[in-house]
Amino acid sequence: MLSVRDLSIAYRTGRKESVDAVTGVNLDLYEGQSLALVGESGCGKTTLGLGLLRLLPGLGEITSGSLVYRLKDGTRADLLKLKPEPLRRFRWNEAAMVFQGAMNAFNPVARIFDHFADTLRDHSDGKRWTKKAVEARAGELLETVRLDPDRVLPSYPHELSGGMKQRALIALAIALDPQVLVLDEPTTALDLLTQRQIVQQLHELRRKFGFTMVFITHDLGLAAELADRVATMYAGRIIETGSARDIFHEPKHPYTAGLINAVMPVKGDRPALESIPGYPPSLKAMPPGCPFHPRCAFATAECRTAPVGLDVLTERPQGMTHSAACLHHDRITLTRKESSNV
Ligand SMILES: Nc1ncnc2c1ncn2[C@@H]1O[C@H](COP(=O)(O)OP(=O)(O)OP(=O)(O)O)[C@@H](O)[C@H]1O
Repeated sequence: MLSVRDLSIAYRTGRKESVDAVTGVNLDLYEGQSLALVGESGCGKTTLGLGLLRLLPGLGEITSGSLVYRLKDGTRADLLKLKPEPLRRFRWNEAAMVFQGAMNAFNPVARIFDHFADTLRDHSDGKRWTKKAVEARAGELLETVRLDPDRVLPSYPHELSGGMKQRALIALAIALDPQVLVLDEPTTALDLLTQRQIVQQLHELRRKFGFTMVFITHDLGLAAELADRVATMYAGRIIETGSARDIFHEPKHPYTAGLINAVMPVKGDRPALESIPGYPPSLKAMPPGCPFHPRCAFATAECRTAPVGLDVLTERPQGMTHSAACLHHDRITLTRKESSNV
C-alpha cells in the first residue's frame, strides 16, 4: 500500500536553523496490515505520522525521500510530487488521519453533522452530498462505532464524552473509505473501560473495511493488541522493526527491551520495573555513533563512534522482517520472560 524510502523531516527553529525530527525512515506497508510506531515522547512518532500524509505544520518540512502509495485505481503516486489539488483529493479518500487529542480535533462551534458534511463535500470527487445523503453515510458510520446518530449528529463536540468524541472522530476519518488510516494516540486520555471499547471497535472496523493502519502509541499494551508489526523509534530513527511477536518476545535493540521491561505485566508476579536511565538526546546535539549509546548498558567504544544502521536479523515476508540497529543485538534479552503479557 505504501512504500517509504529514506524519509527525513526537519522543523525550522530559527532563520537559518532547523532540527531533524525524522531521519532516513524506510518502511513498506502491505494491504490490511497494522503497524504500531512506539517510543518515548519526542522521538518523532507524530512527525512521521503527519509526514505520511503530508500534513506537517508550517515549520515542518520533508527534506528528502519518497512516499509512494498504491491508489484505489491501482496506480501509484509519490505523495511528495502531488500538486495541491490531487493532494487534497488524496487525503481522506485514499489515506486519513485520526489526530491526537480527540478533545481538540473537532471545531468546537460546529455540530458533528457539519463535520461530516464538510469532510464529505470537500474531499469527494464530484459527488453531490445532500443533507439526506450526509445523514445516511454519517449515520451508518456512527452506528458502526456504536454511537446513536440521532443523538450525536445534532450535538456540539462539548456535548459528547471523551470516548464518544474519539469514536466520532474515527467514524469521520473513514467517511470516504480510505485505504490507509493513521491514528495518533487513539486511546490516550481515556479511562480504561473506554480504551477497551475503542480497541474493540478498531478491530471490528479493520475486519469490516480492511484498511491498512498505522498507529502511534507509547502504550505497548495497545501495540501488542492491535499491531501485526511494530517499529520502535528513537531520536527520529526507526531503530528496530519486526512482527509484533518478534518484538515483544525477542526484542534485539536494548531500547525496545528497556521499554518492555518498564511495563507492568498483566499476569503473574509484579516484578520490580526497570526504567531506562537518562533521557533521549536533544535533536540539536545528537551524540556521534548510535544515538542510544549514552543510555545503554551494552555500549562499547565502537557504539560511540560508528553510525549504526538497521541490520536484518530474521528475514520474513510482507515487511515482517526483524531488523535492529544495534551492534550487540545478539546479547540483548528481556530481563522478564513474561513479556508476552505487555
Ligand atoms: N512544530 C515544531 N517545531 C519544532 N520542533 C518540533 C515541532 N513539533 C515537534 N518538534 C520536535 O520534533 C521532535 C519529535 O516530536 P514528535 O511530536 O514527532 O514526537 P512524538 O514521539 O510523537 O512525541 P509525543 O508522543 O509526545 O507526541 C521533538 O523533539 C519535538 O520537540
